Amino acid sequence: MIIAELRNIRKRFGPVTALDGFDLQIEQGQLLALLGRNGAGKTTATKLLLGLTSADEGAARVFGHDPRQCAGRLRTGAMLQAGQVPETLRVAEHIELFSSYYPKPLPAGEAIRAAGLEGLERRMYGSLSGGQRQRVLFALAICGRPDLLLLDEPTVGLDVDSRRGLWKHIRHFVAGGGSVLLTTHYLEEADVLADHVAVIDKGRRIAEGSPAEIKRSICARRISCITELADDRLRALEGVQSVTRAGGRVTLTAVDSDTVLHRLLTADPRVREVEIQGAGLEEAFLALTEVAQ
Ligand SMILES: Nc1ncnc2c1ncn2[C@@H]1O[C@H](COP(=O)(O)OP(=O)(O)OP(=O)(O)O)[C@@H](O)[C@H]1O
Repeated sequence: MIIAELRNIRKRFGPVTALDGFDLQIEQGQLLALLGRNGAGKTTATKLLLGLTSADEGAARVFGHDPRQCAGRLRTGAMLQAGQVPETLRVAEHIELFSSYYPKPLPAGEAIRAAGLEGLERRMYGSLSGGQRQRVLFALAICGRPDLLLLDEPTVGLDVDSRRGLWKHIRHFVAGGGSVLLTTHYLEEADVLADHVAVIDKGRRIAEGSPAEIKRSICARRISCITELADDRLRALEGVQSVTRAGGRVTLTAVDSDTVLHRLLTADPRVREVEIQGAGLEEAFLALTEVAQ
């Protein structure tokens, strides 16, 4: 069952088109990762689902309502980038205050456990580490017992341990029946957390599927060689995603490296010192978004 969706959204900020015919559906119980580079349109999509901004064209729905109406918002928790709360309130005080906004909040102790904040209840927010602060913001996002969580790049700036810590709490929320939209520019994060991934670039959805499907579709390989062909000719070979040159060698990335290699040999029979390697996941993701430019 679809609980939240964006349909054919167009959103401009002056000359910038942030979303350009963008579609997204979040199913009940799903952890959907919206993966994209900086400026791709992820935050704008999240804000539309929160009713914080409205579309120029298209429709946003959360639990069947316009997100600007209270009915959908009461069932939605959110963690936005650069989320801030007063530094001089204690962790437990923040949670009690936020809980008081909702009709059926979680007991404070449960919110504290679900965010891994045991032992920090009396600490002032301003004295916490970056990872601990993110866990407080997570507790505030879940304390109203939401059915849907919108997490906008929740682990940016966190070290590996803190990131993994937050992942554990996000997974626990989903295991309890919740749905999550998580925006990220870490392919690894989408891979380990999500059961569905949508890739956004320049306000458009350019790929969608399970993490395995996304990885397969962007599983680019690198062909490195010495060739007399100019970069323009190389770029024009069908299937070539990117061309870089260093130290007299050229490196091409391509999903189907066998076919591209045949085309390269046809275009330049004198090509030398050919090496083919698998590209890393991050590189593959960059290649995918590069191609859409
Ligand atoms: N309030 C605004 N005024 C002007 N331009 C905006 C505004 N909000 C977003 N934009 C522009 O819209 C585009 C999409 O921005 P958005 O914040 O949605 O991207 P993002 O994928 O969340 O990026 P990041 O990963 O950097 O947070 C960007 O070019 C951004 O500069």
